Amino acid sequence: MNAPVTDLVDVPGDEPAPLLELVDVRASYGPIEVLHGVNLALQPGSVVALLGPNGGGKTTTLRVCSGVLPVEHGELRVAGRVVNGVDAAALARLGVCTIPEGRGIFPNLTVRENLWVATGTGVSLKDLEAVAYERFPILGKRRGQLAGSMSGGEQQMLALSRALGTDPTVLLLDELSMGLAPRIVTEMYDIVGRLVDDGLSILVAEQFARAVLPIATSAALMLQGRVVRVGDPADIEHELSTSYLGG
Ligand SMILES: Nc1ncnc2c1ncn2[C@@H]1O[C@H](COP(=O)(O)OP(=O)(O)OP(=O)(O)O)[C@@H](O)[C@H]1O
Repeated sequence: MNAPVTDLVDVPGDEPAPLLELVDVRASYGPIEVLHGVNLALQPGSVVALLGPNGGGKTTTLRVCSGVLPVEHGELRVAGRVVNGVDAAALARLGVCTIPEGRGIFPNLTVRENLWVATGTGVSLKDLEAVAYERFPILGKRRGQLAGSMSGGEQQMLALSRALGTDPTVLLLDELSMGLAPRIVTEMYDIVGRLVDDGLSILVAEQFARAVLPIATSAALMLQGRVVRVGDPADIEHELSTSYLGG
């Protein structure tokens, strides 16, 4: 059963709490455990790049953070409160917003209708559209167009707009580069990097480490369901390419 938000537990301590934190988190798909005690923290105003080879558990970690997959052991914390068992919609209301792998947009709905989907979090369509079209004028021009008929970059803009319209404090981003040309990936990460100036903190899972390096504050290397190292993005990328990807 999902825990009501009113039952959340504050974790005592003098230090300011990270905005998002996983403490010794284990999670499974059915009987198979795939996260074996993940520790990770997202500090305010930072961009943490979650790097690692296929199947390491990056997407699963983001799914736990967004409330889609339950924590079986350990703690998921948002701003110092334990949020184990809180569902995805309630986490979104606490400011945790997700753009899943594949962007999560509905290709057979128009741009406007895709934005409408986010009104479930309590924001009006008018406000969602205002924020989206101001940030990405091209979406305003395409408001009546089916999302599936837009370019990959435009679809990613739509996914970002839908997430940002709810005024999140934490953005979870999975494989932004998927299906995009390298130039568009650079442009999109440029946009994402600037979101930190708007007060967002970002956890981004990315297989193409090089794409996210320029905007990352720190990087976490994930292997076989564990975060095995956290540090400077360039160091982690170097370790990843020499030790795990064979050069
Ligand atoms: N829906 C699922 N059901 C069962 N096992 C799954 C499911 N999704 C992922 N897994 C398994 O969980 C492990 C971690 O996968 P995950 O997708 O989190 O890794 P990843 O680091 O994001 O990799 P990729 O970059 O390939 O998406 C893998 O062994 C994968 O096979």
